[in-house]
Amino acid sequence: MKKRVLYWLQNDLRISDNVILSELEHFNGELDLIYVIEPRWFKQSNYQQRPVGKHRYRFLIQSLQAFSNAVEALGQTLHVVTGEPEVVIHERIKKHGISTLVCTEQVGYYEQKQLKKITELCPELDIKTYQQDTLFTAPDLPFSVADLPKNFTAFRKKVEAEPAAIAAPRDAVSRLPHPVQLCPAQPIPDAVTEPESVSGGLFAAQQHCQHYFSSPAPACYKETRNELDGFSNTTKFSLWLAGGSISAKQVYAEVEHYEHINGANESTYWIKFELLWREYFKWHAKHVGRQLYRFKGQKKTAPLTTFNSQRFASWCQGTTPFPLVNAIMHELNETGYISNRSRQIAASCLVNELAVDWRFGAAYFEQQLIDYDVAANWGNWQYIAGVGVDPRGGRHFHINKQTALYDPTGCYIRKWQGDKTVSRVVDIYDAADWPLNE
Ligand SMILES: Cc1cc2nc3c(=O)[nH]c(=O)nc-3n(C[C@H](O)[C@H](O)[C@H](O)COP(=O)(O)OP(=O)(O)OC[C@H]3O[C@@H](n4cnc5c(N)ncnc54)[C@H](O)[C@@H]3O)c2cc1C
Repeated sequence: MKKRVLYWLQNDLRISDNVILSELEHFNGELDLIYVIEPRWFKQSNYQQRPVGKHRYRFLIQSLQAFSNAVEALGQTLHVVTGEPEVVIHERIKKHGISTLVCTEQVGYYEQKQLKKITELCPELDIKTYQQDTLFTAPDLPFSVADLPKNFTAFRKKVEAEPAAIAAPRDAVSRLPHPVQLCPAQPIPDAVTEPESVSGGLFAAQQHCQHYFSSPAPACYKETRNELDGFSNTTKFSLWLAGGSISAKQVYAEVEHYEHINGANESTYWIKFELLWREYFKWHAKHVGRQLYRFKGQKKTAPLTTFNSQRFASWCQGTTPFPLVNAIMHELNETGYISNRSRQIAASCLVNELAVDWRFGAAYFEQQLIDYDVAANWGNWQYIAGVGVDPRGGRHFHINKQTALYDPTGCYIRKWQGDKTVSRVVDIYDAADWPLNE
């Protein structure tokens, strides 16, 4: 029997710059490509939310369909199966004599735990993981992950001072090994299409990339990046980076290509700067493990916030006393995307004005965001809540000031009807119920 390899796809749904597919391109055995949809994604978590909401699910299904079409053209089949990954993979391995499992290395604590369980269940299995969701691999970094700098600026300065070459993105694979002839692929569920929304998948990602870098937008990114609204004010790559329809290395290389053709400026540098933020949060998540979800994060004391169902519900629904925050939450609920500035304002409001435990906000973003990324989401929430990697110990975005700066004419608030749902009451000073430790 030919050697059989199972590739467990996760946030790497692309055929170009996919190190695993490139390594398998000339493999002489058989290949089983699987993606696992987990039932727990649609059940309530500890924070009253579902890990995957409707916007991300739509985008994911589109990404799976696009990947499936791409590999089908190379004679392969993507199997999308439902279940607990460790159970599904264990069964498949046993039943079909698979000797090797390959997957992209995950930085999240619980995602790593799933792989550990597979290792325990299948001691004979050869497991290979690849770091391909980051710009660098661990050996490229000028320090060990255990010695990761404590804040972003120190990290950036170190990687910029001793620049490790970012590996050039790999070309799209042009062939793949034969599929393991196990069973026909289950059809991928249909995606609910929404007329005005962006589409998921590797083709849409490539199209967006071509469109963005053939426009003048990258040359003025730094001036526009803090706007609340407007598609080309920021790159929007997070939408496709999260599921891996495009890689960070590909985006980085596109910025450098743009600089080569059009000249570099502060704005083009700033896109790379933001990609370094993403990078930092990835390594940070790997470094801190479970602490990424801890109420007090990396700090010794817990914040003076708690859970209050009424305040939390008003934040989620966009019925707080703050029109700007309401508008932001309406946009999030309707589209699955809000700008970085909007995320900062909404997160700061939950923590500082409404005094609610930041983890409930992080879980709500996890459910609602199309571009949810474990490292960026929980890392940024900890940062704002003052329990993460912010050297200043938390951020308070004053809502009136933010409104005056970013929505001086009230256009954004009107567009998302933030002024129509204002509640007059917020009982923030209920000292009896705080603080609550972990
Ligand atoms: C509370 C909060 C939660 C967040 N949750 C997520 C999340 O779940 N997933 C996610 O990808 N980003 C998250 N971010 C970071 C940031 O808001 C988004 O990456 C950005 O808004 C995506 O839009 P863009 O691609 O147009 O970004 P651009 O401004 O065009 O930036 C380019 C790329 O740089 C990276 N980037 C930019 N800012 C950050 C940042 N602060 N942290 C990490 N990476 C960054 C992203 O990959 C982004 O695609 C969060 C920020 C906050 C404050």
